[in-house]
Amino acid sequence: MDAARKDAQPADGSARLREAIKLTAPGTALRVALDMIIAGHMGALICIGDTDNVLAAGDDGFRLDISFTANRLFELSKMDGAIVIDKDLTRIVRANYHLNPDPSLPTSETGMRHRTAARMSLLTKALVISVSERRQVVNVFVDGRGHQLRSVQELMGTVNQLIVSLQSTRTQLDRNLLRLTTLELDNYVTLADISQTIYLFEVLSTVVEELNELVLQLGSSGKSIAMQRDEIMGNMDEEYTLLVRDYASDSSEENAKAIRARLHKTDKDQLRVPKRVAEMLGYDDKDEDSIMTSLGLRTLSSISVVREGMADKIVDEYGSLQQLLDDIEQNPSRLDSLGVDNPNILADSLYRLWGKRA
Ligand SMILES: Nc1ncnc2c1ncn2[C@@H]1O[C@H](COP(=O)(O)OP(=O)(O)OP(=O)(O)O)[C@@H](O)[C@H]1O
Repeated sequence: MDAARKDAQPADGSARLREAIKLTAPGTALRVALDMIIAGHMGALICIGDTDNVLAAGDDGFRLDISFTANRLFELSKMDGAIVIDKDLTRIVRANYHLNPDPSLPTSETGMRHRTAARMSLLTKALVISVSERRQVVNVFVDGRGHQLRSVQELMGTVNQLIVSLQSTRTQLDRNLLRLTTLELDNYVTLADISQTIYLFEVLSTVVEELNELVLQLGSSGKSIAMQRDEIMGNMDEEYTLLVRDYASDSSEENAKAIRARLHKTDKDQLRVPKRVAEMLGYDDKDEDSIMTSLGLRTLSSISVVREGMADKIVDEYGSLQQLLDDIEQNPSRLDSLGVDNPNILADSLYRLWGKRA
């Protein structure tokens, strides 16, 4: 039993829980069966996968080895005991099986069915599902952690709130980025402006993460929400990375990725402290009024004639957006040599963004 318990510790429990949520999401055969069990006011205890260890932890029951269907699972739930299914969800191996997991395995669940489910998920790598007959709820257990399934209607209430919040954060961010572009062209960006923008990007990321969680739980019912999310997000992810690269002391993509990971872990209140943001960008000598010079990657990438990869080349050549602006009028042919097809259009676009020329 000890060996089995040791074997049951997976490298990444949360990845397995995500898989379990996918497997039980609306639209799957398993969810159809679970909904039928709930609608029939029945209970169930179902172990999926790691069948050798599951069977080793119990006895009795009926040997079946029949193909898995939602209807069969529903019918077998009318019996007492647990149902054992293989990991690919193709064969039902046992029904009416009595499980005896080590009672010393810790669980905060109440009721024998749910305590057994939590313990079996600690003891084995199986995904264990308990349907409570009394409470009419379904819990999915992985590594002793339970996740209660919510109905599509319940999930949609939260989804709608998150969509509104995503939309309004995106609107605020758009306004902020437009202002930042003008300030960049004026060479008047302060550290406070950057930390405010980063804060909004992080709020946006958090809302998207929460929404992604619900899209996963919605299964096939979440497809239109995912499309709506992508529509609202547009290219915000790339914009964020470009902003970080524009202002970090080391502008490499690799460093930007590391900085973004650190910013994301940081408490939102701390992101409102410009000095903290400066530290994460790689500076220890800045205060909120310090002028920050942009490389211009984000602004250049927003111009249609700047093809992919071209913004990096321009920045390598000129050093910063300001130096490009200083040079572009006198010497547009310098851009020619970098492979920019229409240097004049690029110059016009920059001036238009700046509001200096119609
Ligand atoms: N160790 C076990 N192995 C297999 N089946 C079990 C085990 N423990 C409980 N069950 C199943 O769960 C059923 C209900 O168990 P129990 O009376 O302890 O209710 P409970 O845990 O409070 O569940 P519910 O919330 O559904 O009322 C049992 O009749 C049996 O079918």
